[in-house]
Amino acid sequence: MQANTVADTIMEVRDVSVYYGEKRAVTNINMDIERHSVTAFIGPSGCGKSTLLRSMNRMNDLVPSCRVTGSIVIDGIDVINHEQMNMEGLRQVVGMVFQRANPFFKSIYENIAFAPRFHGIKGKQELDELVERSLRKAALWDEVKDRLRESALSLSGGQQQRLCIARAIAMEPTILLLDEPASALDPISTMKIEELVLELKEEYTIVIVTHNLHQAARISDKTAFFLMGELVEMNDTAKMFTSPENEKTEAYISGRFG
Ligand SMILES: Nc1ncnc2c1ncn2[C@@H]1O[C@H](COP(=O)(O)OP(=O)(O)OP(=O)(O)O)[C@@H](O)[C@H]1O
Repeated sequence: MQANTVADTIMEVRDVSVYYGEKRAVTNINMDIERHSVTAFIGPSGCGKSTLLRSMNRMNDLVPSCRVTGSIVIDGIDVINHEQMNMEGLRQVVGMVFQRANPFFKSIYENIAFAPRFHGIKGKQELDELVERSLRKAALWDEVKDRLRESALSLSGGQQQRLCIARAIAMEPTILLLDEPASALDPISTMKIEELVLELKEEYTIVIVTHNLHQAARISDKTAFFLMGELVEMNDTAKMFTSPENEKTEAYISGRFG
């Protein structure tokens, strides 16, 4: 049994604290993320969910005052303390999609093909196949297959967000970090993103920040509840939303604060 548990853990977060200058935003987090699972981060605004998420592919490095201590081991590599971390490679393996869809000012096709071409995939047929495969996986192909040369900005907000997911998928990541990907979307687009997340976990490991507790309950296997930079409880989602172990979790999910 023990061997199985170890094999199924894709990411080990150990004693992770994150500082912005002198201020500590995330305190001493420990958690394991299971392969092919969806883990939801919940908690009130400012409790450090996005900060921890961004540590997982070192996006925090872009903030000069930010410092991360502890370790995050992904498939055996400590991405925080690795001396010569290839950031591009890391962000390829650990893809990220943000709250606001941010497609390139390019065609739908180019949004997907641009980075793979830059990384050496030059053949038209190979790129065409990659674009189709990525758009299919992001459940967008049928909606855009006849307009691939149109601007990505001509898509709706929900379609743009699925395009951003397709763009991340095209890099063949193993982990997808989703930072409130549906918070700016209407209910139908939100539902499509949720359905997509459930499909994608067959192939990828997903960590999602969400303010929507119903969404966390619908789509995640594990839920982590944060409060003021600390991880209060991480548990199976079904247990978390029916009989949480910590009274603060119970208060939060029953709407008594936050
Ligand atoms: N670039 C930054 N510079 C300085 N402080 C920051 C920066 N980004 C976040 N913080 C601070 O770190 C703390 C955690 O913020 P973070 O965005 O991680 O929380 P969150 O739980 O994701 O919030 P929300 O749900 O509102 O997105 C907050 O106090 C925030 O003000």
